[in-house]
This record gives sequence, C-alpha cells and structure tokens, in this order.
Amino acid sequence: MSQGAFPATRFRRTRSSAALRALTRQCTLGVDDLIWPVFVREGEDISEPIGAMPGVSRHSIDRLVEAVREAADLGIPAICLFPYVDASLKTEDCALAWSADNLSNRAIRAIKAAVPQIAVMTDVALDPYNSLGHDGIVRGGRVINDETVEALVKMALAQAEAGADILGPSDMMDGRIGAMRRALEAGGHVDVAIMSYGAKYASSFYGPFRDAVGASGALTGDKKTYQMDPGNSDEALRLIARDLSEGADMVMVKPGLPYLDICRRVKDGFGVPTYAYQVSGEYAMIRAAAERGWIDGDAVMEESLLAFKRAGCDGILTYFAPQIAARLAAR
Ligand SMILES: NCc1[nH]cc(CCC(=O)O)c1CC(=O)O
Repeated sequence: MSQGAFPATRFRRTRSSAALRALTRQCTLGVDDLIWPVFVREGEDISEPIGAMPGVSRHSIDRLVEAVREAADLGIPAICLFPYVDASLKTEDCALAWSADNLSNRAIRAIKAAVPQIAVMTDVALDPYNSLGHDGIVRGGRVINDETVEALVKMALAQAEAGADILGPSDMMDGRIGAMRRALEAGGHVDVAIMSYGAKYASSFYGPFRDAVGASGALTGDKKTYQMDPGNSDEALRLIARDLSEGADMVMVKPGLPYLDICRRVKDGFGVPTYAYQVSGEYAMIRAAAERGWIDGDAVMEESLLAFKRAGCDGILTYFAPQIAARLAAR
C-alpha cells in the first residue's frame, strides 16, 4: 500500500460530504444481515416482558406469529427460536427436547404455516429441557458427550420435521455436527442447513438470556467443560474447521462484540458464511446505558451492528433486529 505524502494525500477529502462518505464507505448494514432471536412460551394472547432485556418479551405462539409477520414485513430474513419451558416439565433425561409436539416444534409449525417466507432457525441444546440446566445430559456431575449427541440428533430431527430451515447447535459437544448431518441426510432433510455455533465461549454475557428462558435457577456450576475458554483464539479456528468438515453450512461466533477478532480470523481463514451473535448481555448493556441517557441508544445500536460487518460477518443475530430494520427502512 503506497500513500502520497501530505498534501498529495488529504484523508479529509473523501470525508468532506455525505456523498463522498457514502461512495467511499466499505461496509454497510442492511436488513438482509439480520436474524432475530425470539422467545416463545405457553398460553394464549400473552406477551411477557423480560426484566433484564427491555423491549424483549416472551410471547405465546399466537402473539409470536404476529411478531414474526411484522418482522417479515420489515424484510428480516430469519428468526431464531428459543422456548421458555416450565420448570415442572424439565427432566434429567431431557426427553421433551425431541417430542414432536413440544412448545418449540409447535411454534415452528405455526410460524411456517402463517409466514412461510421467513427462515426459522432453532437452537439445538438441551438446556431448556434439563432440570440440571446444562446443555447436555449430566451423570455423576459430568456432562456426558456421546450420549448427549444421540439426544441432540433426535432433537434436530424433530425440529427438521416441524419445518425448521436452519438448525443451530449451540451445545458445544464434540461430534454433533457430523451426527446431525448424517441423520438429516438419512431422513430426507437434505435442504436443512446447519449453522454451527462453532466458536461459542463460556461467557458471562449470557446472563439475561438464561433468565429469559428460565435456565438460571436450574443451572448448577458453569459450562466451562464444553464452552470455550475466553482466552483462546486458535481453538476457535480448529473447531470451525472441524464443524465445516462434518457438514456445517454456516458458522457462528458468540458472543459478538467482545469477540470481533475471532469473527475476522474465521472469515479470513475459511471464507464461509460467518455470523455473530450479539448476545443478551451486550443488548442489555446498550439498552441500560441508553435508558440512563448516557449514550444515544439508536446510534450505538447501529454502530455496534456495523462493526460486525466490518469484522467480516455476513449477518448478525441481534435482539435489535426489528428496531434496526425499522430505522434502516425509514432512511
Ligand atoms: N444453549 C444455550 C444458549 N443458546 C443461546 C444462548 C445465549 C444467548 C444470549 O445470551 O443472548 C445460550 C446460553 C448459554 O449457553 O448458557
């Protein structure tokens, strides 16, 4: 890269008007970049606000379908579904996770029937159904990998049968992508995509989410034996390489903003469809500071989302999806 000396080069020239700034802008954010995570609960005509996530609610299926319709009308291409399961239904074997008629699978069917054009992504992990709060089956205080993978495969197939377009394994067990891909192929679900949560860190930014899905009460200990250590970077690339070789179509880095370096390494290293999850704690921080008047919430929202594009991401899972979509549409 060669750069003339001043005054041959004045960087302020290309910043001198909105038109020049627009022409020289490298990265932009668009509605096509958005995946909206949503929470579903039992009941009818219920939208229940989530304490630590202002502006986010758990909806009964009927209300959720309406919210998803509005998202589709804004042009949002995909949602990601998370169930809030009543504590009385959680068990140590997590069997509800692969029941064809569980809350999540009923919600998938209802959404695909009413708003077929929006892609429905799921979460494949046992935590909403586990009385012990972990993403896998626990025996003797340990999360058992291979038995969990068998359960996750059943769960993934039930979601595919309900009509899910993208499966999002967020459990971080070893070998689950290959096992799911084989089962999907054998079951005739050849077009169901897998977005692997390839690089998912054992993060403290998930706190508000665990409250939103009612998992905080149940969880004993932490998830450090399966989610990644925040000090690691090379391991993320090895995990992504492994998941791609097993049949992942898209990969995700999670959390988002504190891990932009990982997004960039993944995009540069593999050149595959790469996504980041701007998680609940990131959302809560922006909302909380905005509510106090300490930052301009809308401007920080947009800047934070653009950062993912600059870091190489093709899209972002964000609770801000409807808000940013409406803001972009109003331009
Ligand atoms: N399978 C669990 C799961 N799927 C998505 C999130 C976090 C999302 C967020 O914080 O917004 C988590 C929490 C966890 O791993 O404990």
